[in-house]
Amino acid sequence: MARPVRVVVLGAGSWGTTVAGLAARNTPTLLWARNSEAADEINSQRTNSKYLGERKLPKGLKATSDLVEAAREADVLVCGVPSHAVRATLAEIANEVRAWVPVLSLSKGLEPGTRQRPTEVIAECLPGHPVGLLAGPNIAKEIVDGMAAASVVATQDDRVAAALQPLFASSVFRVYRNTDVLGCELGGILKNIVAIASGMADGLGVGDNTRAMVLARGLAEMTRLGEAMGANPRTFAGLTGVGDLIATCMAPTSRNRRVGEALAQGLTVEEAVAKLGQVAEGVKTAPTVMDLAREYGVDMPIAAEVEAVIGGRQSASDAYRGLQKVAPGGEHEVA
Ligand SMILES: NC(=O)C1=CN([C@@H]2O[C@H](COP(=O)(O)OP(=O)(O)OC[C@H]3O[C@@H](n4cnc5c(N)ncnc54)[C@H](O)[C@@H]3O)[C@@H](O)[C@H]2O)C=CC1
Ligand SMILES: O=C(CO)COP(=O)(O)O
Repeated sequence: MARPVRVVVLGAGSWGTTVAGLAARNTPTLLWARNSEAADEINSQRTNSKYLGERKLPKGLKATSDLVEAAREADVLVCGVPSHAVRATLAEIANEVRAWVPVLSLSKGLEPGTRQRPTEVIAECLPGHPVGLLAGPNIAKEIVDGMAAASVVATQDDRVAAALQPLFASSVFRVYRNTDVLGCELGGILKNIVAIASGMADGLGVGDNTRAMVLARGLAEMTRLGEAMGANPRTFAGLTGVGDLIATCMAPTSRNRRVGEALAQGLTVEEAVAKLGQVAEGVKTAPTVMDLAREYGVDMPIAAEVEAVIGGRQSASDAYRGLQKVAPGGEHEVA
């Protein structure tokens, strides 16, 4: 009998731990935590209290703080560290991962400096490996609590996604497939910036109509940039686009949304991030997205206002006044 596929997840934050828990219900799974106390707690208590409180993780899930051991175990490697840490983490194990092991990214940010998406960074660090991502409207704590959700495995070769699908799926976690890696990845990255705008709006006490305007126009600018970069615009109407946008903009627990609320309350970005104590990818990614918008000649007024607030050049209420000044054009054309 063939031995089961071993999944290794790098990064024991809220999402890496959650995805490792999903896989552990289907197949042997090892989670790498950079902190040995976190690995010990997962092995002995079946909890990761820093990120997931007292929620119990599946019995089969094992953790280690030995990155090389983890890499050597992998039949499938899942990279769940924040986007700024992907390259440094993979550089340590570039010669340890067996050839052809597929690598899935969970990260929803662009690498500062290179402006690369996490799958591009992975492809550089681990050349020759099939690379894809798992993304969708997936607030970690809800999924650990067993609430129904859906996600997408995106790989260029649909056969790779089809092989990976069942490793993460359950009766309450539906895993779809998509071959538009660029569109799926950009959806998860760009929605974080709109979620900061949505949090700022809530912090300023706006109405439901305003919130809907931010979401709809935010989606329009996500789609515009995606299409200009070569993604399929239809992807943005799916789980990794509008789906993840709605979840992140509405969820009180979304870290990007909470940063936006804190900015509207007058905190600086440094104070807002420190108060959060977890990663909010939209903060570092907003300036990079604005670089891309300029390079591709795409109008992104919401992202521009968010980036100016993050850069300390204006307040959240200035940002909303700024958006009111943008002349509305044809709905499918411009800002
Ligand atoms: N939490 C969620 O609901 C979801 C998060 N994501 C994405 O998953 C990625 C990871 O996010 P979370 O697990 O939520 O973050 P988190 O803030 O909960 O945890 C981050 C993890 O990365 C580790 N880490 C931080 N800096 C590191 C470094 N320099 N080198 C190695 N490890 C480092 C931390 O020790 C921690 O284990 C992000 O890109 C996020 O956008 C995607 C979907 C859902
Ligand atoms: O990407 C997410 C949900 O799909 C999580 O969003 P936050 O990082 O804002 O919590």
